Amino acid sequence: MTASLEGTLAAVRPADEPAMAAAREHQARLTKPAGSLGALEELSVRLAGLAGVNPPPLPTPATVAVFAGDHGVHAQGVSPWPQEVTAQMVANFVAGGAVVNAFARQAGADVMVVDVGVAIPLHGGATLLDANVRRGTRDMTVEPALTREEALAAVEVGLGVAGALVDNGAKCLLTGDMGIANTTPAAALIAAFTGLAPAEVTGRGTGIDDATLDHKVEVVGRALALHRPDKADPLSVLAAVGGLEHAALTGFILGAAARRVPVIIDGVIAASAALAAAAFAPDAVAAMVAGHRSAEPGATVALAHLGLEPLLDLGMRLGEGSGAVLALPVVEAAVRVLHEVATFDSAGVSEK
Ligand SMILES: Cc1cc2ncn([C@H]3O[C@H](COP(=O)(O)O)[C@@H](O)[C@H]3O)c2cc1C
Ligand SMILES: O=C(O)c1cccnc1
Repeated sequence: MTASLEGTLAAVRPADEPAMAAAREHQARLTKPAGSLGALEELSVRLAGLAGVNPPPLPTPATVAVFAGDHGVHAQGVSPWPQEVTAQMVANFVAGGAVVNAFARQAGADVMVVDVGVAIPLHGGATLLDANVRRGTRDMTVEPALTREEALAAVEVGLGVAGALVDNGAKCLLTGDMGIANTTPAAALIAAFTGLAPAEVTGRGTGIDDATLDHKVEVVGRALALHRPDKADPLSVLAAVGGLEHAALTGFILGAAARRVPVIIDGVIAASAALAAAAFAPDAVAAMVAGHRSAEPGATVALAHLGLEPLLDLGMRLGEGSGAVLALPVVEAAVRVLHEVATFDSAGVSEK
C-alpha cells in the first residue's frame, strides 16, 4: 500500500467557489429562517466546495482509521501509563471493546486499526493492518524521533490507507490514534507549527499532576531547543519531534484532501497532524472538519491556527477517534439538509 506524497500534494486543490455559491443560494431557499441551522449551514457550504457539487454526497459509508504507535519519549516520564497499554488497546480495538468501537457502532462507522509503530509485535485480526514502520520512535529529547525516511514511510502509510478506503467506497474519513505518551509529540508539533511556547500547548494527556505537567512542558521545550524544527520543511518537523501515528495521520488527512473526501479531525493528536498536513498543502484545510474541542489546550490552539471551529465541545480528552465519530451524525445532518429539505417554492410556504 504505497502512495506518493508528491503526487498527493499536487492533487490537493482549493475549494470549488461555484459549488459553494450554489450551496449558499440553496440554503437561502430552504423552508427555515436564513441562518437558523448555525454552523451546519457553513459546514454544508464547505462540503459542497470540497466535493465541487451541490448538494455534496452524504458522508456515508464512513471509516475511522485508528493509527497506533509508541514513543521513545515515554522514557522521560511524561505519561502515567506503561507503554504496553498501546498494544493492549490495539487488541481491544480489534475485539471491538474500546470507546471508539462503541461510538462507531452507534454512528454506523467502520473501524480500521493500523499498526504504524507499535513497540510490541501484534497478531493481526480482521480489521488490523500491519504497516509497522518501526517499533516505536526514538526519544526526541536525545535524538530525532524518526529519520526522514521513516517519517515519509509513515506518511505514506496514511496516504495509502486513505486511498484504499476511498477506493472501497468511503465517503468520509475519520482520524483515530492510540499511542501511550503521544500527547507529548503532539504538543511539540503544535508548538513547532504555531510558534507558541510549550506551556501554551502542552496538556495533561491521560491525566497527570501539576509537577508532571511542569516536567512535560520542560521535555517538550528541551526537544524543540535540541532540534529547532523548521516548519517550512514539515517532514523534518515530523521526523524530529513527531510520532509514527502523527505522521501517518498527516498522510491520511492529505490523502482525504487529494480525493476530495471530508476528514473529521478528532483530538489533539489529529490536530497536530492537521497542522503538518496544512504545512505540506495549505488547501488541505478545505477537507478538514473539526469534530470536537478536546480538553487538551494544544487542540484549541491548533484548530484556531487552521481557522476551524469544532462542532462539539463535550470536555472529552480520550483520542482513539471518539470525538470525531460522535461528530459524524452532525456532519451527516448538515449535508442531509441540502438533499431533503423542501424549498419555499416547492412546499408552498410564504416568504417573509
Ligand atoms: C486505557 C487507555 C485508552 C486510551 N485511548 C486513548 N488513549 C489516549 O491516551 C494516550 C495519550 O495520552 P498520554 O500522552 O498521557 O499517554 C494515547 O494512547 C491516546 O490515544 C488512551 C489511553 C489509555 C491509558
Ligand atoms: O485530545 C486527544 O486526542 C487526547 C487527549 C488526551 C489523551 N489522548 C488523546
